[in-house]
Amino acid sequence: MNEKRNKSLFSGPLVAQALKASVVKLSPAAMVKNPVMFVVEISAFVVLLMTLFPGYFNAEDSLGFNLTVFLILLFTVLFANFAEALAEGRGKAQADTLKRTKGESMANKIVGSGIRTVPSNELRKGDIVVVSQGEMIPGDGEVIEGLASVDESAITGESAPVIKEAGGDFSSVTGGTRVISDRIKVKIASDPGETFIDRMIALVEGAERQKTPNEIALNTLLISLTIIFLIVVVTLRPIATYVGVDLEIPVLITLLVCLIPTTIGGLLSAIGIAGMDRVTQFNVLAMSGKAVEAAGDINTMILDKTGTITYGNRMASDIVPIGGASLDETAVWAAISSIQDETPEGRSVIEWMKHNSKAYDATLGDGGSFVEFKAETRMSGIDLKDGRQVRKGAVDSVRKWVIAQGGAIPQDLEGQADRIASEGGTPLAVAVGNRVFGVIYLKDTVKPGMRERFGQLREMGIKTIMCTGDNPLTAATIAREAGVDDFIAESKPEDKIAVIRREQAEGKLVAMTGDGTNDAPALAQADVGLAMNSGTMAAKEAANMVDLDSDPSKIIEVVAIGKQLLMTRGALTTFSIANDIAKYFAIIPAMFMLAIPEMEALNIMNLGSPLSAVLSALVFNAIIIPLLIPLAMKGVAYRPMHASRLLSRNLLVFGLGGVIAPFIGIKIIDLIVHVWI
Ligand SMILES: Nc1ncnc2c1ncn2[C@@H]1O[C@H](COP(=O)(O)OP(=O)(O)OP(=O)(O)O)[C@@H](O)[C@H]1O
Ligand SMILES: [K+]
Ligand SMILES: [Mg+2]
Repeated sequence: MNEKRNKSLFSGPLVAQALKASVVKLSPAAMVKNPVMFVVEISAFVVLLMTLFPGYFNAEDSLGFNLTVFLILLFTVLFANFAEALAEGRGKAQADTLKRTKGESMANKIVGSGIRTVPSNELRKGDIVVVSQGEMIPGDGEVIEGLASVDESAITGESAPVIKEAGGDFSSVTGGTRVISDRIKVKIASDPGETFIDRMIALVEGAERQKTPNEIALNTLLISLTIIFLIVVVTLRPIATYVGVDLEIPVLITLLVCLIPTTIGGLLSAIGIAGMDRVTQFNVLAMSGKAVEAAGDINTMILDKTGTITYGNRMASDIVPIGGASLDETAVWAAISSIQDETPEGRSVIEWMKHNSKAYDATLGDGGSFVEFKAETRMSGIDLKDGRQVRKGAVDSVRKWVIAQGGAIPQDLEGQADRIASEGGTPLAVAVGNRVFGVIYLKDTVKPGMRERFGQLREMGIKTIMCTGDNPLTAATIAREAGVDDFIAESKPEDKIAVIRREQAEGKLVAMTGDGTNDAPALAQADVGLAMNSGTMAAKEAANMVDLDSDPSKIIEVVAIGKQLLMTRGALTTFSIANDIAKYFAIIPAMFMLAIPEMEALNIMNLGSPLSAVLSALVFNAIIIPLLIPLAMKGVAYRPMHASRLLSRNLLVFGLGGVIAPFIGIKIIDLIVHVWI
C-alpha cells in the first residue's frame, strides 16, 4: 500500500486533541446523534444524581458502589467519543496540510485584451487565467493553450512533474499545483469553494460526512436492540419486586449498559471515518462514504485494456509490408499518417522511424488536413494537399475504408494481422486511398501480477470484464494472459454503458475506471466510477472517485478497502453482540446473588463477590472499546474470499471470540477488583 500519507495511528498531538474532543463531545446535543451511547450518558447522569443526593434515593449505603458505577459509565462514553475524535482528528490533520497548500494566491486573469491580477478566490467558472513558470495554478480548470510541466506533489504527494497541455486527455489542472516550466492559459472550471481541494478538505474534515445507507441500517438495528433491552430491564424491576427480590437501580443500569450494543455503538462512526481515511491515504479521493461502501459490494468490474491491464505505452515495434509493397514505402506512409497524431501510438511510429534510420519527407504533410484518431472510427491519418488520403488504424476499419473506395485487400493482410494479434499485439493497417501497404505492429505489455489480482477478485466473487476497442483476437490473447473472466472487443464508448446497464439490470453493482471525456457517461452510470486525476474535467466530474496517482488498476485496491470497511463493521458488530450476550450470563447470576445471598450456587465463574462481578462486567464493557480502537481504525486483516465463506469465518472468529472474551476478561478484572472491595 501507499504509505506516503500514512501517519501513525496514535501520534502524540492527535491523541491530545482527541482527548480534549472526547470531553467536548459529552454535550447532549452531540451525544444524541449516537443513541446507544446517549443511553449510557443518561444512565451515568442518573447514577450521578444518586451519588450526589443519596438521601432522595435512599442510597446512602451504596455510595461507593454508585460512585464507581458512575465513573465507569462516564469512561464508557469518553472512550467511545475518543474513538470518533481520533478518527476525525486524522482527517483534520490532513485537511490542515491541504489548507496550507491552498493558501491565498494571486491569479493573472485575462480581462479584455489585458491581464489583471486578482486574488484567486475571486475567480469564477469560465474565467481565463495565464499561469507562468513558478506560479501556482489558482483554480481547477482545463488548459486551453500551451504546454507546461506541473508539480502536483502538493496534492498527489508525487514529486515527478507531469506534462499538461491543451487538447486531449491531459488537459485538466488542479488548483494549488505549481507550473514549473513554460506558460499555459487555463479556463477555470469551478467557482470559489467548490474546487477540488475545497471538496477534499471538506471530505477529510468530515464536514460533509453523511451516514451511508449501510451505516443507517446498522444504526437502526442498534437502536432497536437498545429499546428492546431498555424495556426488558425496566420491566425486570417490578417483576423482581413481585417475587420479593429487591434490585437496585444502579445494578439494573449496569445490566442495561452491558446488554445494549455499546461496543459497536461506540466504534461505528470511527470505523466509517477511518474507512474514508484509508482511501484518502491511498491517494484516492472519494466523493462520498457511500462510494467507498459501494466499492465493498461490487459484483462486476469493467476495465479497459490499454493502460489498465497493459502498461498503455503501445509502441510500434515492427512494420510489416504486405501485398508486394516494400518496407521503405510502407514505413513512409505509416510515418506520414502519424505526423500529427499526438497519441502515444502515433508518436511511437515516428520514434520507430528514427530508431530504424528510415527517412521520410515530412513536408509532404504540409497543407494537408489532419484526421485525428477517434475511438468511433478507430483510424487516424491525413488528407494530403494533392488529394491522397493516408490512414492507419484497426485492421477491420481500414479494410472497410479501402473497400468503400473500390480497393482490393491483399491476401496476406489477414494472416499478418492475426499473427500480431495472437501474440497480444495490436495490428494497425496502413493504407493510402484504395491500397493497403502494410501493418504496424504495436506492442504493449500486460502489467505484472495482473493474473494474481484477477484471481483475488474472483475469490471475492467479483466478475471482471475487459472492454477494449481492440480486435477480438488481440483482446482474447490479452484476456487470457491477464486472466480476466470475460472480454468485449471492438467496443465503442457507448458499449461500456451498455455493459454496465446490463449488469445493473441483473441487480449487480458495477465498478469502472476511465479518464477520457468519452468515458464520462459510463463513469456516471457505474456504481463506483474511478476517474484518473490526469484525465479530463468531464471524467472527473462524472466519477464518484478520483485517483490522484492516475493508476487505473487502483480500482482493485479501492474495492479491497471497501470490502475491508464492510468486513470491519460486520466483524465488530458480531463481536459486540456476542459479547453482550456473554455479559448477560455473567451478570445475571451476580444480580440474583446480590439480592438473595443464598444463591451462591449460581457463581459458576467463581467471581470474588456479587458486587465485584457486576463491576467487573461493567469495566470490561468499557475497556473493550479502547482495546478495539486499533482494529476499528486499521480495519480487520483482509483476505480475499467469497462473501458466504467470509461470513462463516467471521461468525466463527468474532462470534465465538465475542462469547469467550468476556468470561476471560471479567474473570481477570474480578481478580484485580476483588482486592479493593
Ligand atoms: N493513434 C491511432 N491511430 C489509429 N488507430 C488507432 C490509434 N490508436 C488506436 N488505434 C486503433 O483503434 C482501436 C481502438 O482504440 P481505443 O483507444 O478506442 O481502444 P483501445 O485502446 O484498443 O482499448 P482500450 O479501451 O482498452 O483502451 C485500437 O485497438 C487500434 O486498433
Ligand atoms: K454493551
Ligand atoms: Mg484506449
